[in-house]
Amino acid sequence: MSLLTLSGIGVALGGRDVLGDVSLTVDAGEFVGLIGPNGAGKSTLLRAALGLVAARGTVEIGGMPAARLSARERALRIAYLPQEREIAWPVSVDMLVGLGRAPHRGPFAAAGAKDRAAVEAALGRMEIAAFRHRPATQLSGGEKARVLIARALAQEAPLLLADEPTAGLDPEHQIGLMRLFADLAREGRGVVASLHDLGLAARWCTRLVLLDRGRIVADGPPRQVLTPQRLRDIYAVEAFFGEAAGGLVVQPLDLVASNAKNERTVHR
Ligand SMILES: Nc1ncnc2c1ncn2[C@@H]1O[C@H](COP(=O)(O)OP(=O)(O)OP(=O)(O)O)[C@@H](O)[C@H]1O
Repeated sequence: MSLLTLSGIGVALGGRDVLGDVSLTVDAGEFVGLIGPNGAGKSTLLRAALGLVAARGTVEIGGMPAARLSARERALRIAYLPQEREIAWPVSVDMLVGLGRAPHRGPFAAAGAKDRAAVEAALGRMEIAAFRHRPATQLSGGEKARVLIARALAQEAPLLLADEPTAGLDPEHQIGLMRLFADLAREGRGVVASLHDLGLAARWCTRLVLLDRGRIVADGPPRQVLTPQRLRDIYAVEAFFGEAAGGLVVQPLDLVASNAKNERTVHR
């Protein structure tokens, strides 16, 4: 059974179609990188999957039509890391991470042993236990990002949707996070992360979905999706492709030459 099935998703915003007829299935064990240029529709697709934006088409979560699930049932099945890293209240880090447990218990119930264990595991996995008592508003941008990721992990949902989770993280924590997502997938969960770093996407994701102007233009293993010609056509960049320790290396190097760019505009 798939964790998420999107069928014919279309979204119009500001009187303009920003997603058109997108269909996508995510299974347990997959780490899907959602890639594409700025404005391609990545965040909108994640938001449509969560019912946060009005969309045409159908969304099924764990085999159930999303429209039939309550907000709490949805939160038990999908954790979401939004692009915005805004933390409004100066609550402590561990209290904020603990909010990820809210769907698992009644509105006024105290945290139980399972909740506390999930919070400890999330604090440990994101290496933020050392500042658990600090007000979350006082952390650096990267530290805040790790706290919000920990909150999503504490939710222990089978599927995690993460919007640009590596933004603002240093290389150690970017790689640590990609490794963690790959581990979650290996443990049988599903992860969909929108990513701009094609090098990380190539190396760590089991599958890439490339969006351009609201449509999926490629979907498959990283080696199939990321080709020199696609990077020219979709991103207008020339990239280095190589191999390191058995993995694909992709590093954008420069913009395509302006005559090639003009040609690309004509063909798109
Ligand atoms: N509330 C809105 N009203 C009108 N247009 C919107 C609105 N929100 C998003 N859009 C437009 O929808 C398109 C898709 O936006 P979206 O944020 O999904 O792209 P994205 O691929 O996540 O981009 P980025 O990589 O820059 O974060 C963009 O052209 C954006 O300007």
